[in-house]
Amino acid sequence: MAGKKKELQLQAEASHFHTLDAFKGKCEPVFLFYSGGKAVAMVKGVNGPLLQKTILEHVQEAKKQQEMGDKYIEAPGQEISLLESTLEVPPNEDTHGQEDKVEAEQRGLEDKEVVDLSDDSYTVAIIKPDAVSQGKVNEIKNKLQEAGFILVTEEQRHLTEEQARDFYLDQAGQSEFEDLVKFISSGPCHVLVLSRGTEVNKDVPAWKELIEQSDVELMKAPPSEKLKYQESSDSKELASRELAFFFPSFGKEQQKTGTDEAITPKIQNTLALIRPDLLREKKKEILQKIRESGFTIAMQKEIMLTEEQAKGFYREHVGQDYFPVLIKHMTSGPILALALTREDAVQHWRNLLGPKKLEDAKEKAPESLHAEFALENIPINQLHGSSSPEEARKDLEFFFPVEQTLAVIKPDAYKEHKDDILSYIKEAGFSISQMKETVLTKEMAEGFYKDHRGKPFFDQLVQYMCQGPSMMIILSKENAVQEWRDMMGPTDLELAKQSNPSSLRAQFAKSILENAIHGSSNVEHAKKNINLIFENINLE
Ligand SMILES: Nc1ncnc2c1ncn2[C@@H]1O[C@H](COP(=O)(O)OP(=O)(O)OP(=O)(O)O)[C@@H](O)[C@H]1O
Repeated sequence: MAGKKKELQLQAEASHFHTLDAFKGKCEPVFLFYSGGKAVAMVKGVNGPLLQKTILEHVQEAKKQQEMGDKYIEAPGQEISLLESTLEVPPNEDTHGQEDKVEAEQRGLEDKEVVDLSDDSYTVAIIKPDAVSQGKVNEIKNKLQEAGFILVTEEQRHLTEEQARDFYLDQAGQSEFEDLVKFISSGPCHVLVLSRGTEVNKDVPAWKELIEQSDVELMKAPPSEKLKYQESSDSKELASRELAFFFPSFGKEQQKTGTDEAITPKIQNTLALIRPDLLREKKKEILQKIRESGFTIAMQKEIMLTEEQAKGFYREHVGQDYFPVLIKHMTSGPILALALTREDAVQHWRNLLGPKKLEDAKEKAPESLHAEFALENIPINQLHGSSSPEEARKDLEFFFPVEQTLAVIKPDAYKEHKDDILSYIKEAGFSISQMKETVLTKEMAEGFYKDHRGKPFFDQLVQYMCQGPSMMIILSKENAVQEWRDMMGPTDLELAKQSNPSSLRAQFAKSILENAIHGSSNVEHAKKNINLIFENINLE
């Protein structure tokens, strides 16, 4: 690499790792670029040209700095390394696996997007669930502070199993990996960011050494329980990654408070809307552009807004001369709402859109989406993006409110695959608001499937649903109804196997009739059936 005629070929045999099975069909490779122990760039998806561009940009940047005699040249061990080929499950969850290095002839990158750990100033310590539940957090914090560490920030986090797997993926395959994942996700951890980079603390031993010392007995994990108690980042790369994992906006907070730390890459979500006319004509092209630009589409929903909803969404524009036309266009057909994820998503999406006024977009940014996808005779631009992270949060809440859906693990699947299905549910980030085991009576099953009364399979269906206990579960999440249906896969097992082999039905159904699980088909059905099964429940 780096200007030499050398080709780099990477191959990640992800299908050989059983720990990655759960991610099949739901993830894409993510490449993290490190320089001098810092994450400097991220490319999502297998995008050769973008990977090459990213590498070249950083090499050129490094060259420039070297020519300028930049102080970074002297920093030891700085090189551009494509450290991790990463698998990612949106939103904001990534794993890492194969390691490989890309040589770079230049050294010393300045990067404004990461916390600078080059002076070992920060380390991340995790007080694990057993120590937290034994009330040892303060004791451990005191010990650390007595030993000279400065507590920069802290947070209590209860990791899901999936997040724990991501976090410890470099230990995947080791005999204790599954125990570790189970243990770490068994309760809240307490995560600390510690500093030991100042003059005063120069002599404070590194974390590892501190643990070895007998006077911090409390922090010594007994050999038999070595997965327990706390641990910390023991390398710069690890510390940088752990910081980004637990505190994605850490660097920004430091900047706000006036220290001159640089910024951690910040994974954000933003809302993008494709309005009716453009959606009809160019949906495919736009979705392709979005993916090529490094966004992950975390959620999407095609929706027909009522006038009232459109006015509610654009209430800040009431009174503007364009308001009536805007509302007319917004309600003239279905729009596509997308939750887009990547680092600095809000700004990147706005940059991609270009100037709001069509004339400006065409003149000043002809490659912007507003210019490229302008429609003749339509004065309203056809794409929307939130203008700030705060607005993005509100916009996303508007289009993707937290919903409840009813999931049923049908009798045969409940008997044979309950644990597997429940762990898929947890890993997908659903909250389980309620669940109970129920044996449906004939009347209940007939009521549940009353829309199918009269169909040839109706009697068999009722019989199947009454053959033993089912598990009734209320799932909560943004876009829960659609997401759960996507996870279930098509009704017909054969179709499920073909079109979505990692879906639950492809894995656990026996036939089109005995298809393992149910999910509400829309929010109204969800409400009705939840009330039928969980009588008098207050969903608020
Ligand atoms: N052609 C068919 N032959 C046999 N059984 C069927 C057939 N179509 C549907 N079923 C059964 O009836 C249930 C309800 O059918 P529906 O069309 O509502 O599918 P679904 O919404 O995918 O499933 P569910 O309502 O259980 O979530 C299916 O889950 C399946 O058990």
